[in-house]
Amino acid sequence: MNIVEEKWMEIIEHLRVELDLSNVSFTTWIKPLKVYKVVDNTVYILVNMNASIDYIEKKYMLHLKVAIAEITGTEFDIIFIAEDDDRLGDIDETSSKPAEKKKTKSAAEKAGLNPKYTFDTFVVGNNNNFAHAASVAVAESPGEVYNPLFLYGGVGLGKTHLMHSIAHYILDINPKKKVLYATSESFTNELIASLKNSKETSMADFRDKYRNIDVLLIDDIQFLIGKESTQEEFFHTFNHLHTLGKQIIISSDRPPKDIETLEARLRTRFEWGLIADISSPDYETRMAILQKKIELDHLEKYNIPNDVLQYIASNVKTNIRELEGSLNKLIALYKLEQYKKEINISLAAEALKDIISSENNRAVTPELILDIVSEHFGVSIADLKSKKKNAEIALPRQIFMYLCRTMTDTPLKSIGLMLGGKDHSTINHGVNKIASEIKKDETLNNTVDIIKKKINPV
Ligand SMILES: Nc1ncnc2c1ncn2[C@@H]1O[C@H](COP(=O)(O)OP(=O)(O)OP(=O)(O)O)[C@@H](O)[C@H]1O
Repeated sequence: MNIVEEKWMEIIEHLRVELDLSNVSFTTWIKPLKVYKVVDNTVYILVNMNASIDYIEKKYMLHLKVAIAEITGTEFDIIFIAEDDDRLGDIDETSSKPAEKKKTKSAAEKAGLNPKYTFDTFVVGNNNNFAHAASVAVAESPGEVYNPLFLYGGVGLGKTHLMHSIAHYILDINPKKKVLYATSESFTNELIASLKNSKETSMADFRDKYRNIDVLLIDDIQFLIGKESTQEEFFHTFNHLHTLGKQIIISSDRPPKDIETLEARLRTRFEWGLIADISSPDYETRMAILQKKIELDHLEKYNIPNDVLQYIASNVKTNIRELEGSLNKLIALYKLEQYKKEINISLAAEALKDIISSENNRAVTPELILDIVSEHFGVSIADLKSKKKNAEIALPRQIFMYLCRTMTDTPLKSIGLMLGGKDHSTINHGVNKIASEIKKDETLNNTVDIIKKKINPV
């Protein structure tokens, strides 16, 4: 299933929230729309015979395009097509061709790597040249030069990007190498699940997965700290791989010496290899990253003036994820304004107001918690605010309620308003539910704990 089909409900819900559509408009025009096919970069949307294609095109086409781009991260063209249109047969024919040629998954896909995170797309600057050089060396000779390679740096500065680049490089040269990328959250949660499972094979499977490999990449190791049994298991995994000369790459938000509750024996091991830091990029690097993003995402067509790029680069300094997000927000706003406004500094200021204020002042606010919960679970803010009750959305929403209540002094009523007007008893129920479940469910407790640390890393 294509990503647009997969996320269709989320897309139309996003549209509803963005346009503040009344129930009547939503159920008349938007809800009946169905994705017929996605062929290359075109989404064919089936329009019910009673509705006017002209009207839907005029009124919703642009907004829908933006919603699709925002939810899927990719731009698609849209063609509305009536249920009785003769062209439907042609579309079927075209779309069946690529299906026949369906590729098997590449080694990189199997390893869970982001195809965009390669050395080619990584901009090298003063802030990361040492970490980059060390990563290239490790990628060229895994297990031979720096083992482990320990990369550390603040949020959104490119640690994951560099780790994936190493893994891609190793697999490009030898697709048979067994490369495993995992976050410390998944390592911990899988371990908890195997320990809970009474079957003897379960722990054996876990060990087989993490030990029978050539390269292990563990992201955000700081979330493993303070968890004794996980540290213990990781210690043995580390020793096993290291003794066999297998490459280990670790990332963290701080160097081993500053991870206070890290066991001494693990700390010593992390210091065996090479420790490389990534700091905030300087202005020139920030500009180069923006240019690279324009090139990679084919954004040249928007002719973003240089002074607008300079404005973004001067104001978003400490987080590259937000630097990239700024460009996306600017373009989304430009499209929402239906290309009527110019892309200039004042449009950029409007698009970036939240990002810039959060850069300057990262207090723990309900908005920050909402952003982090949404990013952690890959659930859009529109969905968190919606009425959807499916577990993938309801659980993150309740975790948001709980964190908002326990980490800030926001009243229940205000939390309810933030979530699209839910009443205070719903919020109270959500808060209590998570508070009691984390006492019983170790995996949930681990996840909530990690999100808390993302919100407030100190
Ligand atoms: N030097 C760079 N060149 C190009 N893109 C970069 C660079 N550094 C970071 N990015 C981009 O910034 C975004 C955030 O990077 P990444 O996820 O690797 O950060 P991180 O340090 O792992 O963050 P976290 O602490 O949240 O885990 C990604 O989209 C990545 O591609």
